Amino acid sequence: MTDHPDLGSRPADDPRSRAEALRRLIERYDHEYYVLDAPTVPDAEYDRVFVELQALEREHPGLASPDSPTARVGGVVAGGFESVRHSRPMLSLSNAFDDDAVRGFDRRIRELLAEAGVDASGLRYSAELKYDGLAVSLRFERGRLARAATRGDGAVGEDVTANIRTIRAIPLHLHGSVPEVLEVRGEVLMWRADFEALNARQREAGEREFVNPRNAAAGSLRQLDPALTARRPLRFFAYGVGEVAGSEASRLPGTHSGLLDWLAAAGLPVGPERAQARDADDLLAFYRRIGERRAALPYDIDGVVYKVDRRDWHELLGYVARAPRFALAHKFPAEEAVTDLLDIEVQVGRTGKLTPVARLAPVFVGGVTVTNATLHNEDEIVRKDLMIGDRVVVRRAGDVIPEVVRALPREAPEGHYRRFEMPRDCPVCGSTTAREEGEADRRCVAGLFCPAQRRQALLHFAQRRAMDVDGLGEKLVGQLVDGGLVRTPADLYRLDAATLAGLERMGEKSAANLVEAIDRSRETSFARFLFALGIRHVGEEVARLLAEAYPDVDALIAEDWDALTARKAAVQKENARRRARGEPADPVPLEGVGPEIVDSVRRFFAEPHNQQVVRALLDAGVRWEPAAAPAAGASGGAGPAQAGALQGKTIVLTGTLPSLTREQAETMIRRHGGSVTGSVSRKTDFVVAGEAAGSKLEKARALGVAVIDEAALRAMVGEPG
Ligand SMILES: NC(=O)c1ccc[n+]([C@@H]2O[C@H](COP(=O)([O-])OP(=O)(O)OC[C@H]3O[C@@H](n4cnc5c(N)ncnc54)[C@H](O)[C@@H]3O)[C@@H](O)[C@H]2O)c1
Ligand SMILES: [Zn+2]
Repeated sequence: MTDHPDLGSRPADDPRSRAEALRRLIERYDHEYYVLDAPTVPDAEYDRVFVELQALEREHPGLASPDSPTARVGGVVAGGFESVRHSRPMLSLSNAFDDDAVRGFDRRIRELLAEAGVDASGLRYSAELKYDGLAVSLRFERGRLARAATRGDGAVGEDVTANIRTIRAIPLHLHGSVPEVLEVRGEVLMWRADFEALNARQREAGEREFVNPRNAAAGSLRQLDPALTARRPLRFFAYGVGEVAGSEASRLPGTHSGLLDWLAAAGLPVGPERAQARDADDLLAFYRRIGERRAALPYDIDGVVYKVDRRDWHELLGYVARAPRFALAHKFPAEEAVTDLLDIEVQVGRTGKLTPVARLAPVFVGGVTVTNATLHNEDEIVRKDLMIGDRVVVRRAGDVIPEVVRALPREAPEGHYRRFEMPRDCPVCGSTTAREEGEADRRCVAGLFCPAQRRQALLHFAQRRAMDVDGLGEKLVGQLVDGGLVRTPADLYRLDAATLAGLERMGEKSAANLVEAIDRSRETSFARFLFALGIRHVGEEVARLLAEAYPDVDALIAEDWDALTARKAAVQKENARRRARGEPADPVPLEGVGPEIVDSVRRFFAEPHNQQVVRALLDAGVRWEPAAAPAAGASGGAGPAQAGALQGKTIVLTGTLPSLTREQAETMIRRHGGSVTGSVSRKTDFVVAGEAAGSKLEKARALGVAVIDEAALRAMVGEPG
């Protein structure tokens, strides 16, 4: 499944044509990467093809050729740049992808040194980072920056002197006494944060975004207009030297690590993460230490580099086709890989949110095998222009959950691809889904009915401020749902003590208590009931407003919401006119219940599954006292205003009342037209105080506000306890 469509899966291919196909593919990737600075495949995919070609050439030595990519340094000289012949070639590095290859490298170095008749017992390595940028050679003459070139094909590069001069990290003059000719080799790169900011600017300007910081750095440096380069935040790390000539040449340090210190002293930026190593174990320890910190570095690295520290041994060890023998690049697991997008499935979360999830052909990325990745929401799929059947780039960096970054250009016949459509119905329960204006997510509206939302719905339903089922916590809800005992809140009222006692860690006593608590919860208020249904955007306050405006559930189901909205708008308009004339305003129907909430309520009650559950709850005996004064209903046009014993009174509750909970007292006060506030002021009509009343009581006394007890309150509203 990891084959490129260009190549197909053709095991029957003879090695020669396979090698040809691989070379053509590598040429194409090289062009995209080195010339266009816009690769279409991740590096890991490139490396995979490259390694396959290398293996093929090793197996069939007849196939090897000096112009195979495996024998060359990648890269070119693009038109528009002067070309520069490097006085010493700029090579690539041999790669290692696992511990064994690192041990093999160490072994080979020792063997080669022994063959050369050298005592390798004092062998040291210098370990440093493998910066993911592009290589440049900076030629300083008498300490002055004279010319800068890209690596190009290793022998000939591009003259980017004017561009390099705009990079502030690169000194135009070196400090101290330096050789007459000194070529500094190093990497131009871009910090990740700078890259993000650059891409954001590009996006705003409607210009091409870069795939990653490396390609942004390369694209920025290789601008024909240096003024453009100057605007790009580029950095530089030196990691070696090329030609060194002149009287001071022999005074350069004899070790690579010494050389790096010397370059730093001369004023060049040198990476801070370095170490010395004696053997493969030390090297691997460095690799792991850096691997852990990789995500925390401000710039991208794609591995670490090990180099034999003694510089006189470098020449002794020599070179293979395209890389020195004294160095090794030990690569990190790729953070990006290519795989097939097999399908897009939709998951429903605990809150009803529908999330499209990519099903992927298994792919090893970021050190683990990934088979699916979140696609966040439907807009994201459109934005990335993903189709089922696409070959996609999957990214997994650090511990971040895997994501699909983009699709590769489509090369299969059209019929191979299929557009994804977000389902209109919930894939779990078949109920309606809705996407609110300005929101990216689509949700299943059957909160009460949808199995995906069961736990959440039940916990919400049972909480103290809703139906107040004492003792029905998270664990128990989990058991009831998993055991299939409860599907909707209505099922709670069918539970008996015998069934409950069969549950894990549930004694007979607690089972009986729970049944009693459930039974007690039947007596509630309309507001609590509405809140308990878990309608999106309907919190306690909105539930209370609805409960005041509508006599019962049927009225809510029957409401003509469009008419209500129109009426509301009309009253508001009329009120504005009246206010301007100093006349009293009319009550606005369902004031405080905005259009977003109205939509949500409408959708909830329009969904037949929700209606079913509500009916089942009422049939199970859930009930409440009708409002003291019959609610006019929002449809009546008069709004929620109602006359009551406490009409217009502002009341503060404090302390513990003998029989009413705080919520019950609040409900009672509201039922009779009063309003409850949190703090005592001169506007407070009276304070209802219970046991252990504190500062509010003192304040009431200080302000001369009347203080009464629960019995007095009950007497006022005619509801004796
Ligand atoms: N995605 C694509 O289409 C595509 C195409 C071509 C190449 N590539 C990538 O480029 C790689 C091949 O490029 P390459 O030949 O430059 O090999 P390389 O980038 O793997 O290694 C050599 C380079 O490492 C750099 N480097 C960074 N830190 C260094 C240090 N401390 N010491 C020495 N050198 C250091 C130098 O620029 C050097 O030229 C491939 O492995 C692939 O990842 C990708
Ligand atoms: Zn659903």
